[in-house]
Amino acid sequence: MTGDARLPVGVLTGSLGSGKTTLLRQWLQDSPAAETAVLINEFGAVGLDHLLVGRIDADTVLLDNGCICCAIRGELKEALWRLHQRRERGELPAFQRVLIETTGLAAPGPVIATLIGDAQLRQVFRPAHVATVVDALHAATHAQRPEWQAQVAAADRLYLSKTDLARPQDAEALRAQLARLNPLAVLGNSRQALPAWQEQPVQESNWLARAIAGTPRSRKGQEPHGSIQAFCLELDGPVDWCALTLWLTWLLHRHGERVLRLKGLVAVAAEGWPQGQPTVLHGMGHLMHAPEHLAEWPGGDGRSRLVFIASGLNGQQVDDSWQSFQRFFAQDNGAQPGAAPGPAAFH
Ligand SMILES: Nc1nc2c(ncn2[C@@H]2O[C@H](COP(=O)(O)OP(=O)(O)OP(=O)(O)O)[C@@H](O)[C@H]2O)c(=O)[nH]1
Repeated sequence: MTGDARLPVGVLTGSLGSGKTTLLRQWLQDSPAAETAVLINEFGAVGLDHLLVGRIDADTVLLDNGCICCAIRGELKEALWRLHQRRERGELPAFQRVLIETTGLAAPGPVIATLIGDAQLRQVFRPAHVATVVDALHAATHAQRPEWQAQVAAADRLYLSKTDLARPQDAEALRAQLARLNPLAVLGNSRQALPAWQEQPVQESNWLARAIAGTPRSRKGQEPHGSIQAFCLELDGPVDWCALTLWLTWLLHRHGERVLRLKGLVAVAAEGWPQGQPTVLHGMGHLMHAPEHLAEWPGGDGRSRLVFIASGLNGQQVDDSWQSFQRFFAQDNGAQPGAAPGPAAFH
């Protein structure tokens, strides 16, 4: 017990597609919804995580105008303050904590710095924990990014995800690497992770030191996310599943290393496909995860869309590719794979 009446704010971080929302969903399923206010930050202007987390209510806030570690720190402050005011006025349940899910591109240092450095926020909120999800399958690639190192360095809990997909020896080597990089953090598996707020605080936290550790040095004077951009491809649905998966296979075959993250919510037309149930797609690099089906359309607007976070690939290129693929598919539906023109024809 801290004896501190301020509301604890936890930070859930980890690389793009590492499994943050999956873990958040798991945590929220196991605790009363009204206890936790959730703030979800997405890099792109079209967020999906707030829909996928399975809670669309007043105390789930989406910050989708940019990254909270750089572009929209002011909005983070405002969002936290608004949550506090609405709680005080009884417009929201008297939640007991706030959880911030950062974008995978965010370094947690500036988020902690906002919590400890702002006199107004400091009266009401206190930082509670930083939990970082580490993708065991993509760790070698992610580790090259400065924000990954900052996310690992600032954490008090490191949760490995996708150990079911990674080679056991790679997961073991990653555990050893993480223990070297951040010996104070508790290491666990994301699938077994209890909600961080149910865990004992693991260390006498020096939040200033962690804010510093969680801020990449290379950022000074640089555009933090370089050429990375987010864009959304709206699909006229229902979408032919064969066409979509064939196109995605080709797109990722050709441009996978430029696609840092792909998320989709799609109404699918295919025989035997559950009608009215949207399909959720997750991809990163050359990999697509198995599609998931939702029981109903979250948010109610029913628009099919694919959200990309990419570097060296823009929305126009992807849109052109999809349009030309659709023309090919409409003319040649049912063509044998050998008759198809191949990925390069659509780029
Ligand atoms: N096999 C396997 N898949 C996982 C695991 N954790 C997450 N995933 C899958 O990884 C994909 C991305 O998971 P998310 O939870 O959306 O990842 P995220 O970190 O929230 O993604 P962003 O918010 O875009 O950065 C989904 O298809 C998940 O089902 C895991 O431990 N094992």
